Amino acid sequence: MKITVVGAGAVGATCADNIARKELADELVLLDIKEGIAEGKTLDMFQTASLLGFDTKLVGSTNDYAKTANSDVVVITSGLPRKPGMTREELIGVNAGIVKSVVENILKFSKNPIIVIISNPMDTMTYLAKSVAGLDKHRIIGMGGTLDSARFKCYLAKAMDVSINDIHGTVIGGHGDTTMIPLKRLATYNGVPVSQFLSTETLDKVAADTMVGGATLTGLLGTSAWYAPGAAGAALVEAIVRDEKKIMACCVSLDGEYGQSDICLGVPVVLGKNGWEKIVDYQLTEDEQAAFNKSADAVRNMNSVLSTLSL
Ligand SMILES: NC(=O)C1=CN([C@@H]2O[C@H](COP(=O)(O)OP(=O)(O)OC[C@H]3O[C@@H](n4cnc5c(N)ncnc54)[C@H](O)[C@@H]3O)[C@@H](O)[C@H]2O)C=CC1
Ligand SMILES: O=C([O-])CC(=O)C(=O)O
Repeated sequence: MKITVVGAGAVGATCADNIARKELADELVLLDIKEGIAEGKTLDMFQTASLLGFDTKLVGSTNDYAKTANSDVVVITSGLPRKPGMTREELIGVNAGIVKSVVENILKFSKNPIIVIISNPMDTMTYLAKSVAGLDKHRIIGMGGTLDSARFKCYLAKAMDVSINDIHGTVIGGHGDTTMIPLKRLATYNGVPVSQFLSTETLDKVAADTMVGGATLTGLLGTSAWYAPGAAGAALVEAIVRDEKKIMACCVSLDGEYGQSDICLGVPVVLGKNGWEKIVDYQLTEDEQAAFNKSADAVRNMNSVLSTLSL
């Protein structure tokens, strides 16, 4: 199994580090446009191997796509992160050009990879990658809902003061401060609805905190988060390469599912060796479906900006 991570910044390097530690790849390539950074980070990472007990071949590359040849899975994290006060959507002008050129370069050397998009605004970058790549739709997956669901579980566990590993929760919709939809109705503490343990006000606050989870961290850190985004990217890759058939919320191309078409948006999917293999129907209530439709409208609006850019 060969895995490439493009972008050796905070998220890309963390994702690669997790992939290496989990031994998901025989060969892991980290590529960045900035001279030396990918080589330096992979060398540093390999010097943790004997300490942490993993043995993955790590290759760093300064923009040499030949090194990525025949990748099975490619994770794209290249692009600007937001600064405090910005929205993810404001990154579209710069990141669309980067994501388009990265996808084109990858496909020169890998014929049929599964591509995981992390760069923001992620829903629109996934839509762009899908149209540029022209691959089977199941091979293009945006990472957002997996992270947002992890944040939802974090805030639920904190509010309930229980083990986070007993909490289940899913966030669907767009990966934006106002477009994501934490599904409060379906969140459970070991199978029991969390509404039995939390007041409506507290549960609403948990959902609101989840939605601005990325913005909160950006405010604290001065740039956006990387530990959980990198781990979420690696968890998604793990589900694919180990053919786990796990259900994760991912941004995928919808053809009528959840009432939407011609859009990439976050829904629960089964992940396996062929990418996203199936969309799971959570049977949304009327209110949830209305929120999903509103989220789709906002993401579609963002997608329409792509045609105004000279890409
Ligand atoms: N979908 C999600 O859940 C999340 C998305 N993100 C997004 O991920 C992206 C990366 O974030 P960070 O790693 O924090 O940023 P960063 O600035 O630390 O790293 C970005 C890297 O991309 C590289 N890069 C830029 N253009 C490139 C190109 N054409 N080819 C190859 N490499 C290129 C830069 O040299 C830099 O090393 C941002 O767009 C951020 O908003 C971040 C966290 C979560
Ligand atoms: O907040 C950001 O800009 C980065 C991101 O997507 C996240 O951490 O959820």
